[in-house]
Amino acid sequence: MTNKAIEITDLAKVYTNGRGISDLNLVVDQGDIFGFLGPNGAGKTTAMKMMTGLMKPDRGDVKIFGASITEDYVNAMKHVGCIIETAESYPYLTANENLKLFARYYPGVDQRRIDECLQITGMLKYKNEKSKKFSLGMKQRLGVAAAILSKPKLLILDEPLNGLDVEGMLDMRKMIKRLAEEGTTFFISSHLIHDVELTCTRIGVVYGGKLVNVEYTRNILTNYSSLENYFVSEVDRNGRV
Ligand SMILES: Nc1ncnc2c1ncn2[C@@H]1O[C@H](COP(=O)(O)OP(=O)(O)OP(=O)(O)O)[C@@H](O)[C@H]1O
Repeated sequence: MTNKAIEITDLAKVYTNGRGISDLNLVVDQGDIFGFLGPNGAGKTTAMKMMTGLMKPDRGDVKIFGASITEDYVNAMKHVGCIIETAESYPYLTANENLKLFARYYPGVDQRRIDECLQITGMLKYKNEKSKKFSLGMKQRLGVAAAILSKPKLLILDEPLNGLDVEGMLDMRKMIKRLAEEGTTFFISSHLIHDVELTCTRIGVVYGGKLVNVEYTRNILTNYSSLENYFVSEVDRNGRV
């Protein structure tokens, strides 16, 4: 049994305008809360779309718990929950009805598990409200509730803290840490340096379509005192775009 949750090899996707992401090599271990940190346009979403099979790579491959996303998609995605770009829900359905709809994909998920996910994400009190009335933060939480229904071993979340207020961010961070303690591995993209520093155990800096470095948060804080210092140093070392 591999302890690698994600293994990315020579992954590349370059759009016709020359932008995208190239030469991505990365291993995320089980138990990591991995932060994929980079500014707008760095290539994070492009990489995550390929990692979850939403976009075909020009070359390279991604293995999730040992199964190739390009050759064995069903097995690769079997233990993955993800939110890429925005957490979508049906606006005229309640939180509970939305989750019941998702639950149809998973034979083992019953009303008890739905209630549990609503409780974990702080959405139980809004269970019977329609999602069209939800704030962005509530929609994000409902998205996470849907993503964790099947108890996935790996959660891939694209900018989960985007648009959240301070309280929403604190709640989301608490939830991520709680799930990580229970054994979930995370791959989280963000451009919010401070938040990645507080949330993630290991960080990859992506800049101008390339992964410039990967390091444990504790080492970064020991050697650079803040993630911001490390980020600036890595970007300078690799040449600003
Ligand atoms: N469909 C597309 N066609 C052409 N260029 C694209 C396309 N999608 C993204 N790009 C470009 O590729 C680069 C990487 O985009 P991507 O969305 O992966 O970045 P990102 O790091 O997720 O940014 P953000 O934080 O703003 O979401 C950007 O320069 C973007 O303009």
